[in-house]
Amino acid sequence: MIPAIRVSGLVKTYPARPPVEAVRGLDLEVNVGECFGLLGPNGAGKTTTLEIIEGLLDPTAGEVEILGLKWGTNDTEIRNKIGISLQETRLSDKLTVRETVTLFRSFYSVGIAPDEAIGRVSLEEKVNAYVDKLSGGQRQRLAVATALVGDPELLFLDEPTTGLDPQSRRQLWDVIRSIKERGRTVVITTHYMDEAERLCDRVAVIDHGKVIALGTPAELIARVGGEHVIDLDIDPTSSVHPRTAELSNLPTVNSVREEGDHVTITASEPHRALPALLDLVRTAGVKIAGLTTRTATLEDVFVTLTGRHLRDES
Ligand SMILES: Nc1ncnc2c1ncn2[C@@H]1O[C@H](COP(=O)(O)OP(=O)(O)OP(=O)(O)O)[C@@H](O)[C@H]1O
Repeated sequence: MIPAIRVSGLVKTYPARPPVEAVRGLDLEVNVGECFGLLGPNGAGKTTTLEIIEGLLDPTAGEVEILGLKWGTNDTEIRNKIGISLQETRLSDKLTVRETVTLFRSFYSVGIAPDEAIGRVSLEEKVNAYVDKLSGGQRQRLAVATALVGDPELLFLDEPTTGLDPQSRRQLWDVIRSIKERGRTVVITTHYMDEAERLCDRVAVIDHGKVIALGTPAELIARVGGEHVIDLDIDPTSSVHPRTAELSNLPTVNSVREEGDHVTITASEPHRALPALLDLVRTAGVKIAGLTTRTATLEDVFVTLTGRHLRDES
């Protein structure tokens, strides 16, 4: 079966002084019908990669195939098969919701009725509202409707929920799930890990213009050692800190990471690791301010792989 997207050896260097190597040899394959997430911190190269795949930007080097087609050879065919919702899709404040979607419908030779696209993002009540009267979440759903109206086989959503309140985010997740249920392929960029875990069948973690991990969220979490995390907060007044080597030797512990007074421990069997940890802390006389356990997340995957947090704004 032809993949929805095949990217190989992708490189993008922006001319600047010094030149910016935004994408440095990126390989990727997205299957038809999956929701695929591109994850990474700010500046990792997600938008650049997406814009090259979407045909909005030329690569410096590398190959891109969309549903077996190539930019430069099959442009019209590709455009009729894809829908794009940019990071900040600019919509005219002077148009209503229906007028906006009708305008976008005119760009495609095939597609669905504007009101149907509006219904799919649950904006029926706002069909006659002007764009400048919509909330942030409603605007984002309208942006998705403009991408859906061409009935795309492949939908690109660049950070669709950034800046939205939790309720608007959940509404958009429902929209994305319903698109996937129709058998369409969705590619989404996000730096919200919970979003990727809930929505995506597979994710590629991107850092410094390269894929550093690829798989289902569960596979990636399992790969970095254990599905459980113990967060240990040491009281700042404690004169004793537990030694990393001792923590690493506790039963079923896979990794230990210290950041000041905070220690993050991954363990495959917390019911065995925890009693031993508490014994160690008591014997050593370490004062603790907090101890919690949780399931590992994609954020932990990123931190383990890079030593940095995804939401660092640097
Ligand atoms: N037109 C441009 N000229 C020069 N450098 C650019 C240009 N566009 C992006 N960059 C740089 O390329 C790198 C990758 O940017 P890109 O927008 O692809 O990252 P991103 O992962 O999408 O980040 P974000 O999550 O902040 O959108 C960054 O260092 C950015 O500053």
